[in-house]
Amino acid sequence: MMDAAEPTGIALLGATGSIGASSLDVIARHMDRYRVVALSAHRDVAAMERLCRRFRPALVAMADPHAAAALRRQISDLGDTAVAEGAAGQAAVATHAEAQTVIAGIVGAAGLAPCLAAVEAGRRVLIANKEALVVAGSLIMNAARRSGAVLLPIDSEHNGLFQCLPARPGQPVSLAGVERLVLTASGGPFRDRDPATLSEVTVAEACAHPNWSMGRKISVDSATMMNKGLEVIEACRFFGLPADQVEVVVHPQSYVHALVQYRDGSTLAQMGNPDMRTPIANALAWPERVAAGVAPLDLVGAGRLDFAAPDDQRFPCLALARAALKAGRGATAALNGANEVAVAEFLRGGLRYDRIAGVIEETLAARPAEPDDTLEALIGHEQWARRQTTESLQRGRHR
Ligand SMILES: NC(=O)C1=CN([C@@H]2O[C@H](COP(=O)(O)OP(=O)(O)OC[C@H]3O[C@@H](n4cnc5c(N)ncnc54)[C@H](OP(=O)(O)O)[C@@H]3O)[C@@H](O)[C@H]2O)C=CC1
Ligand SMILES: CC(=O)[C@@H](O)[C@H](O)COP(=O)(O)O
Ligand SMILES: [Mn+2]
Repeated sequence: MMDAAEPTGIALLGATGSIGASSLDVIARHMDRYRVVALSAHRDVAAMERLCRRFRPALVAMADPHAAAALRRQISDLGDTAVAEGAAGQAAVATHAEAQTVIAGIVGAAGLAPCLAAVEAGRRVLIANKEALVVAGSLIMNAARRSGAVLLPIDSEHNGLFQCLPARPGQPVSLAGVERLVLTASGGPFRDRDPATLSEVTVAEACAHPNWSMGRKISVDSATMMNKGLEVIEACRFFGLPADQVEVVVHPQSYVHALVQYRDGSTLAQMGNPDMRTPIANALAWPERVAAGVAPLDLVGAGRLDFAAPDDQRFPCLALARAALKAGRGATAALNGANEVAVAEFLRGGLRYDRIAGVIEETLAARPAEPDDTLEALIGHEQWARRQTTESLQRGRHR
């Protein structure tokens, strides 16, 4: 039996990324409460070496076996850190015996298997990895019901919703009296850009989010507003509401992250400076509160809060995501696969920014029959979409 005063063991998936850095910043402020026991990444050996030296985890895992071998050499002087590799290594981090809390911070569907492993192992799981919910959200939620895992959203909007909904330890979030969930969208770097120039968008421009500092893939998703499409799906899966009860409103300042509208006319909003340490600290400590290193919102300094309806012409990815949500779970899995491939190709320099939506639409239009609602079938469908999109890009019609 664990001593009540003992720090909570943390396993952090995606430790070398943006969510990883924000999580470790919060954890480092509270080493009396939290202890890093396991970390994972893909192949950034130098970053992982720094984390090993600073946090001395018992286990680290690199998905890439060459990176794992290099890391073993680099930290051979640290006798107390084991290095695992491949998919088994990610699962070992996700289910580490000394970790009561797991942070799912891997980018993309690559994070699904370790996230699900943590849920099946009954851990408290803080989910940033929205793609895992988009591809297999119903299976993750069902697994949590079976294992007793407590799932807490740390995507800022979903954490904002969570904070505006009544929730008590040991009980599911209550949706009693809820009419609508509202997610805010910043509009990204191209909210006001002349549409005629979107064909010239550079990778640097697309990754320069006006309010948030994030990894490259989610930054591009914010620019196309696919991020909000993925988040609508994420909200439906996580909170169990139909699509027509999840709305998006453009709010360029990113001070209001989400709102819950109740039957009695009340609208509750969660606000704060755009800094991921707040939702991470909220979920780490829930139902308590800990300092996150984030200043409270200066309302007078903020001055004004603007809201507008999303522009469907400028942001076709939002409608694509809504259509996929309507079409079924296979369609949302395929949407994710197509988007990951298209965004990677844009980041590689092989696809124009303004062609991303068309590439995804073409893949969705070619989709075979809706798959069964099993993990294998959904992953198979997502992988079909990746192959289909890759082939379509190779045919070169989108250049
Ligand atoms: N950044 C943010 O503020 C927010 C992020 N999110 C979500 O959180 C997730 C992470 O985003 P972000 O931190 O920005 O992304 P980053 O690109 O900054 O970091 C990604 C992390 O995932 C690891 N990774 C990538 N591929 C694999 C793989 N195949 N196996 C194991 N690990 C892998 C990377 O390792 P390596 O460094 O070795 O490549 C890195 O640690 C995404 O799903 C995103 O949508 C949600 C809300 C806000
Ligand atoms: C910080 C976070 O949660 C991101 O998902 C953020 O919402 C991106 O901003 P957009 O509103 O521009 O998508
Ligand atoms: Mn978000």
